[in-house]
Amino acid sequence: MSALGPARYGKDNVRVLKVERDAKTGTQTVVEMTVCVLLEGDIETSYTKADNSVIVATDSIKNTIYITARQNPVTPPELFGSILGTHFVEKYNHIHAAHVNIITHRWERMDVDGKPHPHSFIQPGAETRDVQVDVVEGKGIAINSAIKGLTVLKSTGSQFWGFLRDEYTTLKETWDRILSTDVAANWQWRQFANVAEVKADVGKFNAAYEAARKITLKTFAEDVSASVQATMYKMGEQILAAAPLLETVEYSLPNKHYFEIDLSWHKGLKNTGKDAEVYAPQSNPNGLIKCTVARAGQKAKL
Ligand SMILES: O=c1[nH]c(=O)c2[nH]c(=O)[nH]c2[nH]1
Repeated sequence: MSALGPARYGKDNVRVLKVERDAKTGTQTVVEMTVCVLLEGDIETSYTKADNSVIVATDSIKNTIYITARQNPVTPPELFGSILGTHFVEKYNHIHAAHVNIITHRWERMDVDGKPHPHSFIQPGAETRDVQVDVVEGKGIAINSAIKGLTVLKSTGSQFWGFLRDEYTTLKETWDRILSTDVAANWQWRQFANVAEVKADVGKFNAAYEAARKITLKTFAEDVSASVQATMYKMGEQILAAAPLLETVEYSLPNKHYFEIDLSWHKGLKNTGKDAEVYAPQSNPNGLIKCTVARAGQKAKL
């Protein structure tokens, strides 16, 4: 005998572009998203008894994403995700939770002849702004917001020394190294009761995102880094201080190594230590450093 464990289903990779047109100024704005909606509820019989009557078709879920995007603001994504998730829980009695994931792709306004262009944009890289919104009947709305794929590098201002040395250690201590990472940071909001509560705090989502991005970049650039660990903790502390509604901030940072190349075998060519100019970027393996920063007295769940 077997029994169904946790089960959810829905539509993933729903790609949406919304154009907002300001009739007065003639300026247009675009928002491009990749959306996933997964539903939970009294859907057990669809798995165990081939009972399709409880299934809101994933095709209908896709249609609902388009319609909700047409009828509501899609920014901030935290609000759009709350509206979208709440729709499913309120519309269908047997659906008790909706899990919405939104990846927002960056489109930056193009500058032409030094002026912001009204309707042309550039995609600057792989960086995205992501949200995970979980709407659970009777419990409210849990929101986690994130930056992903923000690739940064500094060519000095990073050290790594004083680490544990034993019979497994070959790494030399360094007081000057290249530091590079793809930033993945996310921050957990305090629980919201409903969409009205999310709306009441609507200005805080973009503000927290801007603050998190700015703090991440400024700290990366300015900190004389003792390690990835020490620098990321400084970032997390500052974000918690800047946004009181956040409970935790989490970072996951690959340490993308750039190795010095000893070229002394070639006519004594100096290319190490103070003389290093040409480095070998490594694709793997890479360090991977993670942490969750919580407010003192509230230890983060791992
Ligand atoms: O910032 C670092 N943290 C580490 O844990 C580590 N380990 C390592 O080999 N290099 C580094 N750098």
